[in-house]
Amino acid sequence: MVLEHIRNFSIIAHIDHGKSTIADRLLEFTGALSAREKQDQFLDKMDLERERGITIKAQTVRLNYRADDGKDYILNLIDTPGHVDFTYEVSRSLTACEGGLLVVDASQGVEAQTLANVYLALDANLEVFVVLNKIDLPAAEPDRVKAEIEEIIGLDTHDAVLASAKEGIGTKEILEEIVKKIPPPQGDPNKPLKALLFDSWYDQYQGVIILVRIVDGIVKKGDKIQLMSNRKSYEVLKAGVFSPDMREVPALTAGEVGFIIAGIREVADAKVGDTVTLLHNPCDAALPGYKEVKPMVFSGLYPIDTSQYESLRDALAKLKLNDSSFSYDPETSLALGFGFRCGFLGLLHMEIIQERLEREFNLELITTAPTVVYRVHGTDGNMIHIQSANQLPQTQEIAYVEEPFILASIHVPNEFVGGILALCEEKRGVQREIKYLTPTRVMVVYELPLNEVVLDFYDRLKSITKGYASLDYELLDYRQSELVRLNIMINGEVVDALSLIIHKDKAYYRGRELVSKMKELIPRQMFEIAIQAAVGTKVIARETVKAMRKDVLAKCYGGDITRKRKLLEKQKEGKKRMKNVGNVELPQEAFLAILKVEG
Ligand SMILES: Nc1nc2c(ncn2[C@@H]2O[C@H](COP(=O)(O)OP(=O)(O)OP(=O)(O)O)[C@@H](O)[C@H]2O)c(=O)[nH]1
Repeated sequence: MVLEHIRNFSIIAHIDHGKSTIADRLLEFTGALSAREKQDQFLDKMDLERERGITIKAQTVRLNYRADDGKDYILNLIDTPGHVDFTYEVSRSLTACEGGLLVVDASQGVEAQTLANVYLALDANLEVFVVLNKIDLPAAEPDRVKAEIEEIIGLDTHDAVLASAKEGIGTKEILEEIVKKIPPPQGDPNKPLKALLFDSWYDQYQGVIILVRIVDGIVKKGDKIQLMSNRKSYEVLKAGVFSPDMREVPALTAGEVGFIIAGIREVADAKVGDTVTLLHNPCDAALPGYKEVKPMVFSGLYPIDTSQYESLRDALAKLKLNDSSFSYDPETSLALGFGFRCGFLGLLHMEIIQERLEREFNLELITTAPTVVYRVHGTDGNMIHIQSANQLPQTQEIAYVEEPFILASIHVPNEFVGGILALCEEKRGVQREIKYLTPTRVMVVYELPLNEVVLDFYDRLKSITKGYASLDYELLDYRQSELVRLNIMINGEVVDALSLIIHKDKAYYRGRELVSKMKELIPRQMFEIAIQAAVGTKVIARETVKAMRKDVLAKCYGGDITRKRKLLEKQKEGKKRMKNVGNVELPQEAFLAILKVEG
């Protein structure tokens, strides 16, 4: 296929603006998906994704389209993940394209992520054109949203496509625009192979599958390829395209997009952003922009039932196979026993992994409060990274501690600005900018410590703005802060899994809130329970749970054994999410209480 007839493009959209539905329509229209095969939202493969309506794993598909000019085109749709945690993956997928469709919900307008992603696309020199989706909705205001896009992003919208993916309106117009507006790829098939690896995943039957955009050269079955970041080499077993099912092709040539299977064992070896070349005829330099993504948010995962430890380890290993940005290391807690300290790209990533462990692997877990990575500078001049309060050295050994800051852009309707400012100030934010994008929509930009954001920022943001806020963030830098370790003690014993690293000014307030919350959550037991919060050795708050004799069988008069058994069963159920700390039983909610306390 001559390059003139290839188009590589992505769909850029804010969550829920209709990216997957539009992709489905394009597949359907071009016959890649027959009506019988049609399954809603083909591109969102995993069940969990479908249920939550978000795209996690990038997926790409080749469409054949005969345009109005009578020529046949190959359109490669490169799907990008849609969430704030996966920005790097989005940026790599975008560099595999020459153009993008900016899909904006005509009833909603521009959101934080629309902006973030469109800037990524413009940075990657993509040709971007606008599609206004959901014009079937009575609340759709295409003219207002067009004006908004022109004003905020500066994109020309006079010939924006008006579409309703739901009703199949505008699909052909979108395909024509792709052909007309997006330039064909460039590249030299005669040069040594240079390909961008923009996605990889583990397939149970075929091993690691990588998606590549061939920049120069050709790759085919039998070739010896090399990954330039780690110098590992492999033989190509299959090269092909998704149309939408996997189909082998004789070769992938400069300008094309497709998959390679080459006996790569772990996704950790096939990192997004890497350059693929030929072992014996390598290209002169790797493609720019490769970076290692590192987990930013950490949390401890412990099986409630200690006999599930091995199963948890196996499950984590399985998930890791498919997710090189996720990490786990064994960890022991005095309170919770054996578990793992897991690292995630962000909060959503964390939620997804936890949910999959519980749902797909039937594990019952206790999750500790998420933390970030701190830099601790010792009095001896050394610096260490820590991800949990328990790794914090003794106070006298610490010179100072630094914490990560993010730059957060929040888009809200103007009536919520006051609430957002109060929230950001409370979270130790530093205001950068408040900008009226339109008379009713405002962009609030704050520098915020990530440790405040991982606690309950999203929930608070949502409740303050009734769900109308959108958030995007990037890591800014590390800053010195007055951070202390806040301990919770139950009957004098420190519950290590509940320790927090927190700003000095907040320790007192949070300590008090925590113990009173925990008092509500810890059921009365046979003896008195003291709950204390302490900074170092100094106790700053205390509550007591009074003793109670709890005898479930007391309710049974007579000797009805089945009734008795039922009650005992019920009590066992109730114990499910309990963990013993010393001789005190703590419910899972007590561990989560840390997340729920405001301030
Ligand atoms: N009324 C109406 N609803 C639509 C239209 N297009 C999509 N939707 C609905 O909007 C919701 C979100 O659509 P998706 O296609 O899943 O959105 P998305 O942008 O892919 O979402 P992510 O995968 O989270 O990025 C779904 O409930 C769709 O059915 C449309 O043209 N009109």
